[in-house]
Amino acid sequence: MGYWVWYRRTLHKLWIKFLTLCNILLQVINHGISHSVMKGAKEAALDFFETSADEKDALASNDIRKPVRYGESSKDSISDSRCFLKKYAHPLQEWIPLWPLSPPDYREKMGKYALEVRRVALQLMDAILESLGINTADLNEQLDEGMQVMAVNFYPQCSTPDLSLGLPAHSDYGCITILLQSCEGLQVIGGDGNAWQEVPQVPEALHVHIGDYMEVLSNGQYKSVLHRAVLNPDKKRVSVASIHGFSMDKKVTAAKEMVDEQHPKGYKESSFRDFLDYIETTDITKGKSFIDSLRLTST
Ligand SMILES: O=C(O)CCC(=O)C(=O)O
Ligand SMILES: [Fe+2]
Repeated sequence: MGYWVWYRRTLHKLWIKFLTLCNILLQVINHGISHSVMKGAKEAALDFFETSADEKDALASNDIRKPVRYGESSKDSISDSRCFLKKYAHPLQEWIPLWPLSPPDYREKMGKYALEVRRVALQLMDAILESLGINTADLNEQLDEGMQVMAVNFYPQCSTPDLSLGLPAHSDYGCITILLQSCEGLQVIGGDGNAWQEVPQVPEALHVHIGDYMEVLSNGQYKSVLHRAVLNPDKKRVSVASIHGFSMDKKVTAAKEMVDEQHPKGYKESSFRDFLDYIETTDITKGKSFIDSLRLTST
């Protein structure tokens, strides 16, 4: 306990700096997303995974470039025991016609949540960048046009959770990820750098991660958070990870405010498309990660 901060509506930049530098977990409350919208998203997720195999197979693909795709652990090399639906979500009107048709209220419930969580993400990214002294005027416009990818995950109840992971350790490629979960199961590497910490389930709170592109933008001041999902011994679990970043071909590099003689640029520039190329050709189960591939010097 004690590893999270409840963040009220006024985003205070000093707090954000403090908690991200200390690698403290960030959870937001008073984010303005109603209980019913959050509940709706979790229901839609669970109902989708409980639809017939035919419905899900119609969306199944190993092609990581598909804007909407369903996958299962046996077909996805990075997960041991998970089903997922990955889908693009911004601009919503462009992608929602590709989302599942079943259950019939999936698009409505998940669409409402997608819009709301994006609003919160834009506010948070603005506050995080400001906390670093980065001029946000240009970046905000680019983030406004940026990608939102939602990973909707289902993990079965498992009476021997020590024997199988839901999702092995990884960091997310975007600037930030906002995670909604139905019960405990998410773990992050804690403040001491190498012990896994369980992320507590706080009613109405959303969990926030720093992702690879925030590490790049901050030139290594803020580190991408290593996390994994464990299986729950008592219940099945759903989570909705909403990943927010720049557009497909926007090359991301350290913000100019973060670079000087003492702090040379620490990362290669890259885009979401470069990330997709990387994971298509790299076995990330063998300890390789995208952010490591971008490092120019040790940061
Ligand atoms: O289910 C979780 O708690 C984590 C999901 C996740 O890390 C992801 O989808 O990238
Ligand atoms: Fe993740």
